[in-house]
Amino acid sequence: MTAGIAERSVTSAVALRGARLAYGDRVLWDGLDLDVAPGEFVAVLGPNGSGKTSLMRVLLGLQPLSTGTVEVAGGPRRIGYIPQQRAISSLGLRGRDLVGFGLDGHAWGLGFRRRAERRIKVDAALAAVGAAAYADAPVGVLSGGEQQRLRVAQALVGDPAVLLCDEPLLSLDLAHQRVVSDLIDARRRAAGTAVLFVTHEINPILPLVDRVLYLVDGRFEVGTPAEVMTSATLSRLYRTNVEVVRVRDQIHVVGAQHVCEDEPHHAEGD
Ligand SMILES: Nc1ncnc2c1ncn2[C@@H]1O[C@H](COP(=O)(O)OP(=O)(O)OP(=O)(O)O)[C@@H](O)[C@H]1O
Repeated sequence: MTAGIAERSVTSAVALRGARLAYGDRVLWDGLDLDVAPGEFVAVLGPNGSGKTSLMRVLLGLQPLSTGTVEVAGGPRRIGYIPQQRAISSLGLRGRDLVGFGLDGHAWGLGFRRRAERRIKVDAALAAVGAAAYADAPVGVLSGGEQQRLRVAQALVGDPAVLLCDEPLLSLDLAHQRVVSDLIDARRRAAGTAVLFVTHEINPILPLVDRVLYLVDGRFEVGTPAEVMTSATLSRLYRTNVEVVRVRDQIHVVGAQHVCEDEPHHAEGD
C-alpha cells in the first residue's frame, strides 16, 4: 500500500501506521507506528542521515512512504513548517512578505476586505514573535535570530494543527534559542498544535519534550525522555556501548562515535 496524506477526523494530529521509508536498499525506518496528540511536543533525534528530514518530508506530503500510511489532522494545508535554517540574502523581500507566504494565495488580486484581513493576520503573527519593529525592513539585512523569528511567524500565521520544526535552533545563540523554543511552546499550549521538532541537541528543549522519537540506522525507539534517553536503549539503537549521563537537568550521551548530542552542530549545507 502506498501512503497518501489523508484528512483525519479522529483525535491524533499525526498518525503513522506501519510506516517504512527506503531509498533503494537503504531502509531509513520500517514498522514505525506513531500517534502524536494535539498539543504534544515530540523531539525527533538521531545521527546524520538517520531520516529525520525525510520524516518531515513524508508528513508534508513531499515524499511518499514505501509502505504504510500517514495521516495529518486537516491535511497538509494545516501544517506549519520551519525548515532548516538558511540565511536569506534577499533585499527585495520584507519581513511581512515572508510571513505572508505562510498564508494561502497571494495578496495580489484580493479585494480590499480580504487584503485587510490578511494584513491583520500577518501583523498578529509578527507581533507574536516580537518582529513587528523590523517587519518592513529588507530580510537580507536582518540577523540570523531575527530571520528565524520571521520563519516561526510564517509557520504559525496559517493557524497550523501540526508544526514541523527542522533544527530551528541551529546557529542561534542561547538567548534566541530560548525565544524560539518558548514561542513554539506557547503556541502548542494555547492552540493545541502538535509539534515535531528535529534536533541534534535535546537539552535546550528538554523541559518541553513529551516524547522522543530516536532514529538510528534503520532502528528507532519512541517514548518519554526518561524511557528513551537511557544507556540501555541508546546502546541497543547504536549497537555499541553508549552511556547516558545526567548532570543537573541535562542529558549527555557519551561513549560512541557518531552519537549526536555531544557532537557540535553540523554546518549548513551538510
Ligand atoms: N530523495 C532521496 N533519494 C535517495 N536518498 C535520499 C533521498 N533523500 C534523502 N536521502 C538519503 O537518506 C538519508 C537520510 O536523509 P535525511 O536528510 O532524512 O537525514 P537526517 O536524519 O535529516 O540527516 P541530518 O541530521 O544530516 O540532517 C541520507 O543518507 C540521504 O542521503
